[in-house]
Formats: sequence, C-alpha cells, structure tokens
Amino acid sequence: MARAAVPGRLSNRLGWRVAHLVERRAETPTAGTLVLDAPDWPGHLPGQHVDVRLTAPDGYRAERAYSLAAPADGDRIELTVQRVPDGEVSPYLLDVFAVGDPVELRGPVGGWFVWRPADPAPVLLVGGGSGIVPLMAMVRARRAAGSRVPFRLIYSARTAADVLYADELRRRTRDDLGLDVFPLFTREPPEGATRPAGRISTADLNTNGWPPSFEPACFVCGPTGFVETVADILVALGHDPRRVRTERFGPTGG
Ligand SMILES: Cc1cc2nc3c(=O)[nH]c(=O)nc-3n(C[C@H](O)[C@H](O)[C@H](O)COP(=O)(O)OP(=O)(O)OC[C@H]3O[C@@H](n4cnc5c(N)ncnc54)[C@H](O)[C@@H]3O)c2cc1C
Repeated sequence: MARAAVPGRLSNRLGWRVAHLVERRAETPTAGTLVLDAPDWPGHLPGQHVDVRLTAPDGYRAERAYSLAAPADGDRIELTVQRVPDGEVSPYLLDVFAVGDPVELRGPVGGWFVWRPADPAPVLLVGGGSGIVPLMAMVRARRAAGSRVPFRLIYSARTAADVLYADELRRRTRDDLGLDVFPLFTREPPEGATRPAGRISTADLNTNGWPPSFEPACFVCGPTGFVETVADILVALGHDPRRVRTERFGPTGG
C-alpha cells in the first residue's frame, strides 16, 4: 500500500482518532513494536485492541485489529506487529510507516478478552505466535499493578528466533514472583530443550497449565486453528468453558 493519507481528525472512543508514530523497535527479524502518541487516550485494559485504519491517497482504505501490547503511558500506546508475508497492512506498518507519520485508530475495543488486576483467580495464558501480544499486556499489567496473582504463560513459537519479547520474558521469569513461562517450539527447539519440536498438545497443557480445580481464568490467543485446538483441550481436561476466553488473530500463523 502507498503511504497513507489521513482525513479529518476525529477523537472519541467509538470514533477514529489520529495517532502518530513515535518509535519503532525491532522485536524479531519479522516483528516490531510501534510506539504511538494517541492524544486524549482514555486508557485501556490488558487484552483490549485497537482498530487501525490506513487510507491511500486514492481513498482506498484498509482496516485491521492490533492488540494493545502494554499498559498506556499517558497518551503513549504500543502495538506489536508480526509480518504476514504478502499481507497488505502488516508490511506497511513495519517497513513504510515512519516516525512522525499519522495513522487512524479506533478503540480501545473489547470487553471480554480482558484481565482485571482485581480478579484473584490464577491465570493461564496460552499464546501461539503473535497471539502472545495481548497476553504480554496482561503480564505487564500484573507487574504494574503489583499483583501477586499466580500467572502461567505457555507460549508456542516456531523457533527461538521467533520469540517475541524474549529478553523481557527471561527477566520477568526471574523477577516477577508467581510468573512462570513455558516456551515451546513447533519447528526447531533451541539447544538443550527437553521437549521436542511439535504443536501444542494435551500433555503441554496438562503439565504446565493449572488443574481445573484451581478454577483459573484461561486466555488463549493466536491463529484460529491454534486457539480452537487449545480451547478444546482445556475443556476436555475439565476447565469450565465459561472461564476459557479466546481471541483469534487470523487464519493460519503469524
Ligand atoms: C482482535 C485481533 C487482534 C490482533 N492483534 C494482532 C497483534 O497484536 N499483532 C499482529 O501482528 N496481528 C494481530 N492481529 C492480526 C491483524 O489484524 C492482521 O490480520 C494481520 O496483521 C494481517 O494483516 P495483513 O493486512 O498484513 O494481511 P492480509 O492482507 O489481511 O492477509 C494476507 C494473507 O495472509 C493471510 N492472513 C491474514 N491474517 C493472518 C494472520 N494473522 N496470520 C497469518 N496469515 C494471515 C490472509 O488469509 C491472506 O492470505 C489481530 C487480529 C485480531 C482479530
């Protein structure tokens, strides 16, 4: 898509507001975090997302959803975008969208796939690929709130090079009491890994998840197939479907 133009400014939660790119950080060779200045940002809960709208000079528009990756810092918000090869919007946001450029945002959106720090239930987070993004927002919000609610994060990535937030996850596993992270790899495990490469299985969720009797709040996010598989396994293991919340990012991977 050609560099986007932004039509007249609108600024309310249900309508579109204009934000500007402040910084872009590489996360992996195929993903980056965008820091945006979104004037009059109303705040958001971890798990919510924004709709992003790009308008080409000829008026053509493309709209996609992106999860809010971290608690807001005033009007600053963060999105992490994974490149979808041949995608229309993600390569634009990673390669063309430049510091100072405007983009239209609507949100925050979503009231079900959210974690509230006041909720005392243990939390099981299960993410596939870029599905880690809203789950990381929850991990970061837990830290920001000083919460001691026990969190377990099971994160499926293709290879170690595809792991988003790798350094921060290592640091938080060490420093954030009550947070355990279980990485698993579908293509190529890193040296020394005890689990062979493979898709997430009942054994992974049984061993590293919470037992259903703990009544955890479960959040599952990633590609549609991944989310459906994990949700089915959790329910088969005895988790109450009402406590299994899901967010589907797209058809295949990412
Ligand atoms: C609620 C919600 C939150 C989301 N949050 C994030 C986020 O935090 N980070 C993020 O990177 N993405 C996120 N997504 C996915 C994002 O909205 C886009 O779908 C993604 O960036 C692809 O858009 P695109 O225009 O680049 O590709 P498109 O032009 O839409 O698609 C190109 C090709 O890739 C396929 N495709 C589309 N989406 C995906 C996908 N996700 N994975 C693999 N193949 C795909 C399409 O079928 C098509 O064949 C979220 C989606 C939803 C619904």
